[in-house]
Amino acid sequence: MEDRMNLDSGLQMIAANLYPPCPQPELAMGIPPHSDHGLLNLLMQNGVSGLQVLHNGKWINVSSTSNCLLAFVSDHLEVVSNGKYKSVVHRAVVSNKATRISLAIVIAPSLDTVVEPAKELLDSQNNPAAYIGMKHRDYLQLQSSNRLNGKSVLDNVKI
Ligand SMILES: O=C(O)CCC(=O)C(=O)O
Ligand SMILES: [Fe+2]
Repeated sequence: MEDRMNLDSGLQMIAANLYPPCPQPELAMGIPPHSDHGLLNLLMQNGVSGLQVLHNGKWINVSSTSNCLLAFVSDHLEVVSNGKYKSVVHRAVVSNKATRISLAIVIAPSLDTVVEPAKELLDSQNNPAAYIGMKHRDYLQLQSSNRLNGKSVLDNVKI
């Protein structure tokens, strides 16, 4: 993994999310459903719940313990593992009681790394590549473009 993804020159990005109390939480969404780019997402929360993960078609509440790091499999780990590990679809709902804060640390390959299924995991007969390769930079550009027509970037790189 370290060699394949050039992790010596990898990238870490931090997103800080602030969700103030919302008077009508049933009408709002903190962050809509998505999965993250990168290999892993390490998430810290301030003890106020709101994170939900999609599991077997149902949204499951994740407890929010402070001083705890939550590790999510993200899109690039799904691609490199050729689908063996699945990227976690998640969202954040809001509450009318407390302010919620989360810090998401994305562990990713450099922007010039082509993210593709590891050749060691493929064989053309039984385990062909299930994803096309894409530079991390292009993946990010596609994610922020309006060319997705409601699909995720991950859906776009699936063969
Ligand atoms: O606030 C959360 O728990 C989720 C944040 C998140 O999904 C993100 O920053 O990508
Ligand atoms: Fe996320």
